Amino acid sequence: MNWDETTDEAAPQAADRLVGASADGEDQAVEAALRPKDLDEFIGQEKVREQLDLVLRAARARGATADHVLLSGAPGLGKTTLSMIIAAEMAAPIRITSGPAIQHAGDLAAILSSLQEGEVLFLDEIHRMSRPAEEMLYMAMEDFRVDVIVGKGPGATAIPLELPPFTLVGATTRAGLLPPPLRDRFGFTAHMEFYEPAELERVIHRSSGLLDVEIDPAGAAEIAGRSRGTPRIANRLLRRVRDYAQVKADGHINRDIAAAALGVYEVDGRGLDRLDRAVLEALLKLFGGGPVGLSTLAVAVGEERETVEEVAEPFLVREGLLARTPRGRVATPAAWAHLGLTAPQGKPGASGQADLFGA
Ligand SMILES: Nc1ncnc2c1ncn2[C@@H]1O[C@H](COP(=O)(O)OP(=O)(O)OP(=O)(O)O)[C@@H](O)[C@H]1O
Ligand SMILES: [Mg+2]
Repeated sequence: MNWDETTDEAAPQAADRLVGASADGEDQAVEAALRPKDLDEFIGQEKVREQLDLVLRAARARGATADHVLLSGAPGLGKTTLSMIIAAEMAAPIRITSGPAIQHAGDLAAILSSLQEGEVLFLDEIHRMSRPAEEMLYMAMEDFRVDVIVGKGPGATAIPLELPPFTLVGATTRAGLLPPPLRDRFGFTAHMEFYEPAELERVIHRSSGLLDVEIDPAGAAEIAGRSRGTPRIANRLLRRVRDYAQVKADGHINRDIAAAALGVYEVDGRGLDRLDRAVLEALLKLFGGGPVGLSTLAVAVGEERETVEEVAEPFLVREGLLARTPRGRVATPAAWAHLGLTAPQGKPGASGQADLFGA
């Protein structure tokens, strides 16, 4: 590979990568159609489903509004989907907003005061709410009450306003960023995990049915294995493979078609894309597997430091292909194997240096 080639291209953003986990415009358009509508249709996340099922059933049996629910997990794992399922299971209306949309406490007061009894308020990216709004939310969650401030300066007065009982469903990709007082006010917290390949296969079969695409089990397995544990990516790869199958074959998806299509899009057998592989290749071929500093690695692949650190590395680390050590980035033995290269003597891929991995 010629490294100069990569420097001419704009740094890929997380959103426009085929294997990026956040939703692009096309995803948003089709996701509504692909969303499971109730808990039975929701695939995987067995523990979360079982626990949530109990919470919702008990509330229904008591004729009460369900406790506030916090959903935490990486992008594309089904947080928005689950919030809609919660409303559907409670036969309640749902209001959808997000932390960044609520800049002033007044914005939140307006939403809260217009909620109906039992309504689900879905607050996406709850960790990005402003401080004053957050403090108003504490009281609303606990006492179903807000203080609306009327007037300015010394003459300002707080008018207490009673709220109907409602269920707050908060979603965050970073549960650790939530202040403890906020976290503690949720009656139930669900941590969503990455999905197993077998679960993603089920997601792909389900979506194929809805999109009217013919796919055999081996084709679904091929796509699932490249979907990085994320249903949103599985659905996106499925749509690209469908395109290929329509243009290059008879529309039916099998293993060969799926592999060939994803080869065209440079998504490899493990779900790494061009950027991921460029980082690994530089680490292995130019720096002998490291340790090498992040800045040096970024220059070598012609990308911004942040792109390498935030876009490529998290998945490489999760996959056990790259390790961040105090001395720099280091390739693991699995990285050498994945690129079909042999580690030079004395490198982790060969023997020794196991200390770098804490062994
Ligand atoms: N358990 C599941 N079963 C079937 N499909 C799923 C499941 N979870 C997610 N999906 C699909 O994945 C897509 C993305 O899910 P969703 O929008 O709920 O993710 P999210 O966690 O809210 O992501 P973000 O953090 O970007 O907001 C949806 O279109 C949905 O169809
Ligand atoms: Mg969402």
